[in-house]
Amino acid sequence: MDQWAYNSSHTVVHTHHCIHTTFCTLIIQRAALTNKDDEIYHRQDCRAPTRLRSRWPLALDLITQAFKADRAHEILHFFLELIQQTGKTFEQVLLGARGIDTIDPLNIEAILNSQFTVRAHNFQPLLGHGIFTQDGEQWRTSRDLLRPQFMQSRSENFASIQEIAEQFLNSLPNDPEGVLVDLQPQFFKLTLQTTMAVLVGRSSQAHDDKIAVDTFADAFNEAQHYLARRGRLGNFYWLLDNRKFRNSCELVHSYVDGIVQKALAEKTNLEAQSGEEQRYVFLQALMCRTQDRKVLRDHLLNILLAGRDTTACLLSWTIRLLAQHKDIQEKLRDECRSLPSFGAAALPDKAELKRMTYLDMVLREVLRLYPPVPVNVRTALQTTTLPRGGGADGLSPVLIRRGEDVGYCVYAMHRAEEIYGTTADQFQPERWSDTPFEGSDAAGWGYLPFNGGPRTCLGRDFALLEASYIIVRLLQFYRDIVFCGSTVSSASTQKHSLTLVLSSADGCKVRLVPQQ
Ligand code: HEM
Repeated sequence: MDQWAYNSSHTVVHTHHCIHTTFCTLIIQRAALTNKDDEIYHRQDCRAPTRLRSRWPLALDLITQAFKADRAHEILHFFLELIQQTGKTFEQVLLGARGIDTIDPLNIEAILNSQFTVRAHNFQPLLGHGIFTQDGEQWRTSRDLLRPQFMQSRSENFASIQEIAEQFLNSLPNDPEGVLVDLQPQFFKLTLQTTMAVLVGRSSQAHDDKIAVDTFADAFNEAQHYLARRGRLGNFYWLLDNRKFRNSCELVHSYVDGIVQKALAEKTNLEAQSGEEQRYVFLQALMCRTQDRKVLRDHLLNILLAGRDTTACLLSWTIRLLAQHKDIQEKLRDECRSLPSFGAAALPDKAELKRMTYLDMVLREVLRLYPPVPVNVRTALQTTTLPRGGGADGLSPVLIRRGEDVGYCVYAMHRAEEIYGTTADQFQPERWSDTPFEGSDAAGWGYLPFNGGPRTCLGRDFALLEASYIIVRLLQFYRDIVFCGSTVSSASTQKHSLTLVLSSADGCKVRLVPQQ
């Protein structure tokens, strides 16, 4: 997912197109064309996009800058700067490999709907073969196995969310003066539990003990951070492979193996239950097809990544932003008050949550400013073209050769003034009200927190329901949520931590002041 990070990590010396540069770019591009590429290039009237320049051989200066920006927790700001200098679509050659990066919705639509695939080698030491790393028939089978989890048993999913969320809320401090708490790590634990409950079934959650869960969570974060940094090395991802990385992967694997082992042992008991009593549990369905522990582990791990990290990031950014914007927090609390079941003891139901229009607008806006999967990449299965980005005006098609990567940065696209107007950088849930917002009347492919096309997120509704429930309950429990983190001047200077997902480098430090 983080290929874009390496693709775009280039200093742009070049700011304007001089004829000489354009001419050289054309020669380089033309020289590398095969007969088939050549035919497509001419037939589609392709043009070269702006090219990122580097000063050191193999563009090593750019890799260094990307790693430095990552350490400073500002790699996405670095990407934004590059785009400001190059425009929405650009070409780079890193460690000898050509790639294209884009934030143009038209191009992203083309990438997600056509001849592109995921690139998985980098992820395999951690994720093995699961829905995120598979393609073709294998991917389809995984998706088909997972879909019923989110179609058939949605009420059961909601019951699991409710139960676990209530335990979580009861574990939070309840001092009348309000206690400082960093909710971000807590949200990661909470979403680990909810995802497990749904995918594995409550009984199979192997390690309820705190140390095992914490060790797993730390190792999972560490291993993901390695994957992200390996991605920045492109085809040379394997250079970043050390004992720390392998240990993290091993710890993660052994935790999930424990769950699989327990589930396999319990399988006989479940089979003894009548069909009606059984609900669809992903791991159980998978076990009907295979008992291979590695296969079971890989699948489970992929979905854990999908379900735990993304939703935890959404919750964390939402509470941060609500704490920083008192007026929006109060407006949302007012909407909570209008629920038939308002009060610490009253649990909102699914239908009530779905009717909360302001909450919907808040979540949309948080996902716009902080999409949990901010950068992504696809590899061309065949030589093809992107509709836009070539030539001096950026309006000509761009040739993509078989095997080349195209990175896309949803984070940068979600902040484009062309789509979201001059307030693109600000937290304004109202932009999602019926009135079309400045700059665009419908964001369409310009709004992609859950991806689009055939590989669109399967857990979208589940995630939104879970986030809605927890946010509403927090607002019911606490009359004020006070921001206690480091203050930054704008959303663009917010320090972040980018593994495969986007979390806040400052956590979610707030003071929770209970209702009297
Ligand atoms: C706010 C929360 C979430 C966000 C923003 C989100 C976002 C995404 C994105 C961007 C992708 C595309 C990844 C890619 O193809 O490179 C994706 C895929 C996926 N998501 Fe989510 N997700 C969220 C929550 C969940 C949850 C809770 C689950 C399930 C427990 C889930 C399950 C999946 C699965 C299975 C895929 C792979 C789909 C496929 O490749 O066919 N997601 N999600």
